[in-house]
Amino acid sequence: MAEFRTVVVGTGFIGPVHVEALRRAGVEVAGIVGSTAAKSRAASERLGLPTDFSSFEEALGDPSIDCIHLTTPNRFHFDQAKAVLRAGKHVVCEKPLAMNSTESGELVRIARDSGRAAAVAYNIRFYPLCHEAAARVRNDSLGNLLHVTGSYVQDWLLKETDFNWRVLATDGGELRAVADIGTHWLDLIQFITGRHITSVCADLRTVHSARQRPTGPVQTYSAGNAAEIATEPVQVTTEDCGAILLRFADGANGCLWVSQTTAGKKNCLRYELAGSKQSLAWNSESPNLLEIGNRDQPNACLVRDPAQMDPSAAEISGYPGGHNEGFPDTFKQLFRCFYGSLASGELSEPAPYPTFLDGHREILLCEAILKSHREQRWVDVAGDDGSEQVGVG
Ligand SMILES: NC(=O)C1=CN([C@@H]2O[C@H](COP(=O)(O)OP(=O)(O)OC[C@H]3O[C@@H](n4cnc5c(N)ncnc54)[C@H](OP(=O)(O)O)[C@@H]3O)[C@@H](O)[C@H]2O)C=CC1
Ligand SMILES: O=C1CO[C@H](CO)[C@@H](O)[C@@H]1O
Repeated sequence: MAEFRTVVVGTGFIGPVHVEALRRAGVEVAGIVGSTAAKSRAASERLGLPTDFSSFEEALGDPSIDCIHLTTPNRFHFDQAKAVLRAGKHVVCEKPLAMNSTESGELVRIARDSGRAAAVAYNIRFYPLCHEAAARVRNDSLGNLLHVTGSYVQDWLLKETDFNWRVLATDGGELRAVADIGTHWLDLIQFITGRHITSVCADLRTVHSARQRPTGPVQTYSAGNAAEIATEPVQVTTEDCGAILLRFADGANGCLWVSQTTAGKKNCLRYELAGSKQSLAWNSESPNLLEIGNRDQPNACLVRDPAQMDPSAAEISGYPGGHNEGFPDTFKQLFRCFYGSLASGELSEPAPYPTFLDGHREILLCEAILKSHREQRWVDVAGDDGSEQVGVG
């Protein structure tokens, strides 16, 4: 995949993760750019990258660059993704794809018209045992899917003094915990089950309606000591936690709990899929184990091992069993998949990676969740053509 030259935009938490994973996937990283020329240079030097590019615009204008990765805060995704596609380049955009479905719908149309590949970085699909779970649903090991439950919980925004751009609706979007982490779970579950969520009923809560914002810059996940940092109070409308009941297209149902205020849970996504024959359970904090629940025989636990997994899961496993894989490996596998498609020239739908259409569907789901919470009732998720899907039951 060395034939592709890529630039990463954003030098914060996840930008360098993209750089490292691209290199491990064998893609040439021609540079990283930040919000200023000085930040671009500092990040390039830190990561041992060329310093040829100092801004997003410079990378856009260079015909030798094939693809751009966007790892900037959510409010920049729409304009930047549009600009990348219009410059004739492929794009990988961080989640959530945009701030609302008008933007994400437009991005889907622009991507289709451009003939370029456009992915959203829903990386959690690329834990090998999540591909294994999808294969087991496909090959009917579980039987009929009955219900899906789970959670995505963190603690880095527990205190009133914890602050990040994500808490502001203007920077991250009107939904926060749901859009920031809940959509990983919702994307993952729809990927694994092969079913769309058609209706939702949500009850969300803002624990801190005011937070202390540092007057200087803040890094994602930084737990500063508020006593030493100058802050100013700021009103917060985005949710810290909440519950969402779900209905799937075929009658299965379920629920998701999302929270960024659960002490002790650093970054913990869990799911349990219950079928008429078996259940499956997985936890992102021990991602090399998949629990298999049986009614009439002992339960089992599959330890990630390419020799014992479906070929689709073995294909995205980089190491033999017992050599634990984790968060950074998911990005490597996502990028291997994306650039592998580019290298083969196979860009037709359905793509083997999460596309802008998947990203748009997540935004439609978020909008239904917000509407449901505000109106305190079940809401059908709009179809990706703008139509209302018919809810079940
Ligand atoms: N898939 C995943 O697992 C993850 C996804 N994400 C997603 O990635 C995105 C970024 O999150 P995160 O890395 O945590 O955020 P950070 O705030 O840590 O980093 C964002 C970076 O973007 C830079 N930036 C802002 N505006 C521009 C611009 N116009 N041009 C170039 N760079 C710019 C910021 O610069 P400055 O420092 O000057 O502000 C900062 O370096 C979000 O959309 C988030 O949802 C994040 C973490 C994990
Ligand atoms: O996967 C993730 C881990 O946490 C980050 C901060 O909440 C998210 O933005 C991200 O998508």
